[in-house]
Amino acid sequence: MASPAETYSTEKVHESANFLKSKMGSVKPKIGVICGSGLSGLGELVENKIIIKYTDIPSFVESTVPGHKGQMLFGQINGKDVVCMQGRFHPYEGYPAWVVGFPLRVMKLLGVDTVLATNAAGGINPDFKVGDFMVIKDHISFPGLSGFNPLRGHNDESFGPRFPAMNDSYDKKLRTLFKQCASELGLDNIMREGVYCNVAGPSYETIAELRLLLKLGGDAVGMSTAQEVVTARHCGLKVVACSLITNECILEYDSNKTVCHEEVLETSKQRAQKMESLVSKFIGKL
Ligand SMILES: O=P(O)(O)O[C@@H]1C[C@H](O)[C@@H](CO)O1
Ligand SMILES: Nc1nc2[nH]cnc2c(=O)[nH]1
Repeated sequence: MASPAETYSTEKVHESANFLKSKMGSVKPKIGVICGSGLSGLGELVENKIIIKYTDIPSFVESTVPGHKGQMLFGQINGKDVVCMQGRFHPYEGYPAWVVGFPLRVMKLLGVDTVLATNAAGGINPDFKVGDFMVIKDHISFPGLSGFNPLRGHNDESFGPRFPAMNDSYDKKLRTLFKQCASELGLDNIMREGVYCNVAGPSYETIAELRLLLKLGGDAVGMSTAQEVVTARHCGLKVVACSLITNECILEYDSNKTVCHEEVLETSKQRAQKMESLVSKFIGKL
């Protein structure tokens, strides 16, 4: 098993990238895909797959969450060379923020210029329904605001500046293209756009916390993506991200409903095919 490096080092990110370059054959990925909880099926879209387990990649850590396979795929989706992370790292697994963002720098070194991140999220916006897709317009990262930022510590200038802007994190043209693809597939009725609240997890939210997120302008809540996006934007990657609303957030004290990871995985399973069609169409148009 690869063990997490103590601190970020430029040598380690180059070592990981060089290892992957030696394995990826003639694939020249410009597109990186990250599969969210229960969305590993997106990896099934990859043709002529080369599969590399995270545990075999230098400086990569283990993916410990059910629904995250823990392997990197190289191949083609809809005719385009891609690298696909079948599973991601989350801060609640005990990993420092820079470890969570590390694969994005590796992708940059592999030649990726656009990242498509997916995730499973709870719907805070009362108009959202379980099974909706939400293209992410912006995020509020509570871990990031409180110091758990993947760029904390030594700044590696070879990737980006000390103080990168984040106001344009979720690329407007790519969001438009993503929504257009959804329209072409007849998915307008389930396609939303909104603000993703990133929390640390692993416990789900209390009612008071969810009411706070709603007041702050959040539409969905989850435990990932923001650290990846900040790392990606720092090194100049374009980002598009989509949440699958896997569960309703409980905002009322008299509700007898609750949330669990099994429900999250079940909704992902039910929507997998639609998400796969959408991702495939979108990648074909990049
Ligand atoms: O990796 P994502 O953000 O898709 O996974 C979400 C957040 C937690 O890991 C898990 C909670 O059910 O699903
Ligand atoms: N924090 C959080 N993460 C999720 N991932 C999927 N659903 C949820 C949720 O309701 N809350």
